[in-house]
Amino acid sequence: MILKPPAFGEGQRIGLFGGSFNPAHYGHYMVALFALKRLELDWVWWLVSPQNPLKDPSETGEYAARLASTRAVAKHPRFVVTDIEKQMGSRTTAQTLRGLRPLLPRAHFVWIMGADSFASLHRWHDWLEIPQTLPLAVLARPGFSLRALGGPAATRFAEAQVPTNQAPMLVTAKPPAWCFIPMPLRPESSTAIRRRARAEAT
Ligand SMILES: Nc1ncnc2c1ncn2[C@@H]1O[C@H](COP(=O)(O)OP(=O)(O)OP(=O)(O)O)[C@@H](O)[C@H]1O
Ligand SMILES: O=C(O)c1ccc[n+]([C@@H]2O[C@H](COP(=O)([O-])O)[C@@H](O)[C@H]2O)c1
Repeated sequence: MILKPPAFGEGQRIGLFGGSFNPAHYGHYMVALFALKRLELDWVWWLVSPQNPLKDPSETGEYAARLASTRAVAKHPRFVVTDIEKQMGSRTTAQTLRGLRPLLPRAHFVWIMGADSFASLHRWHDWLEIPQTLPLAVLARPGFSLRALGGPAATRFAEAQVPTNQAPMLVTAKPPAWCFIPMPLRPESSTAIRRRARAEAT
């Protein structure tokens, strides 16, 4: 199978924003926008994940619907929504990054995640491989930022923390490197949206 990644120019600065997006919401939009601005990126690629391996498939929903929801939310000239993980048949982020390895030297990539994701990074498959492969940008999320900053990943990679005021150099930093990016906190959550939808349907 021929992999079709989004088009990009050599040396460009690209944020990879992985998510289940079941559904995508305005919190996701603001995370991507803040990452775009604070990290001085050229593009944010929204990677719609086929299945978060830590989530039950019943929480994940149909892929086509999540892709459509992500496309509806990610409306910005610098955002690209991609099904590249589905094309690769990837089950974990480490596997995705292995699949993207031929692209990595051609541009500057950074992984974008909310503080809740960084707080649980130590539970991801082959998790140590991820910060060793590319820099990580950790965006504030209500209730999770302190936990992320004191969590196992932050502790394991304490020496690799880039100060927030140096965020624009994160994407060209040699991994491991990670940076906490404060932003106006967004209360949206896909779980809450799904719960509301279920309640309204009954
Ligand atoms: N409100 C938010 N503030 C900051 N980061 C967020 C927010 N919502 C989601 N994210 C981040 O966006 C990425 C994709 O998240 P995801 O699609 O799981 O949304 P979610 O709202 O956390 O969904 P769920 O409740 O189903 O877990 C993750 O890195 C997550 O940390
Ligand atoms: O690789 C893993 O083990 C792993 C575990 C949890 C989450 N992830 C990835 O983290 C991103 C956010 O997931 P989610 O479900 O919180 O939106 C998405 O790209 C997932 O594939 C990856």
